[in-house]
Amino acid sequence: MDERLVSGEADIQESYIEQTLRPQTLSQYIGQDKVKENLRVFIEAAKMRSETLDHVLLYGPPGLGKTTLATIIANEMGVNIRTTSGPAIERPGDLAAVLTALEPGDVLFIDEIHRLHRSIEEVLYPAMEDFCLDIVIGKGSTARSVRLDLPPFTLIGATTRVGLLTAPLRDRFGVLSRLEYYNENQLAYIIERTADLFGIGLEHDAAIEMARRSRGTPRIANRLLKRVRDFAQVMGEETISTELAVDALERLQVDKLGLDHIDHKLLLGIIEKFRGGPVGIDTISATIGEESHTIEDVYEPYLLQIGFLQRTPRGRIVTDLVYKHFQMEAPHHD
Ligand SMILES: Nc1ncnc2c1ncn2[C@@H]1O[C@H](COP(=O)(O)OP(=O)(O)OP(=O)(O)O)[C@@H](O)[C@H]1O
Ligand SMILES: [Mg+2]
Repeated sequence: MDERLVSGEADIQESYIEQTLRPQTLSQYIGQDKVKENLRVFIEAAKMRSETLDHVLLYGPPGLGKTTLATIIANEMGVNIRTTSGPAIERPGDLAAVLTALEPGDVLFIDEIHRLHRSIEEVLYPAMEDFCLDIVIGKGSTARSVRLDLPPFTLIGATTRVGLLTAPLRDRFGVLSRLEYYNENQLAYIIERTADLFGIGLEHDAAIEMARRSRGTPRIANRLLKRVRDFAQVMGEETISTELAVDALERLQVDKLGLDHIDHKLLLGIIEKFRGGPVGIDTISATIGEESHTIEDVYEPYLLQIGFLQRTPRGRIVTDLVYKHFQMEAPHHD
């Protein structure tokens, strides 16, 4: 799954390169207009009152720009950002250490916040609500609770699985922003911007071809550009022409909608073995040899988004669009 070219998730080397590609301000951040407009107002208002920004929860599929947006919010507020993640905080004391090290106004960014342990979450509640920390000193009958004041701060949480957040945690965020998939023009723009940063020429139609195959996801867009650039480099071309891009993308085996062999296996599996469905997720999982939560989290969201799959109470069904895409005849249902 990790080597998958069209996966929204980042690999380790990629995270490093991505730092250099991240836009720094809200106006450089393409798309997500509704989210941006709201944030602009909230940031402006907080600054006018010389207060911290309300806690923000950013959620949506991998690679849509949650981490990027968190950095931008801190930038626009003119404050520092401290970054950690749900899995990195193992004990309540770890979180207490992070919280007490904050400077007034700082942004604390907790990535994968749905993976925070329940006992650690409870430390967050008073911290988010009243900027304080309840710590227990001593043991047994001599134990007593002490309240420690924290500097005012903004918590930004990011998650790909908002449904896994507990209600008390979710309710403590003042701003809940859901990031959406990007459209073709926005992705083409992001690709052109990255090409500029790479110092390589790019025909507009080449950018569009890559954008179409990026599954609505900037991370994939940048990744496709990097791969296509490799082809250009080897061929001694300084500019990526449309022809070169199309040729390279074909060799990379990403089809015109950004679907790869795993998507094909999944969709064709449902068609061939289950006459198009409905079929339960666990059955699909057993048939194609991928774990059901991976199917749900990684493969399926985009297929649902483009209307290739539908979720019904009786399981998944493929739609007529899929038959069309594979140039197959759709069965007649009665
Ligand atoms: N709106 C945008 N404009 C320009 N580039 C973007 C935008 N959103 C994301 N990117 C680029 O896409 C890449 C991935 O973005 P980012 O790491 O913020 O995604 P993420 O949502 O945090 O992903 P994950 O869920 O894996 O943590 C970055 O290199 C970033 O520069
Ligand atoms: Mg991230």
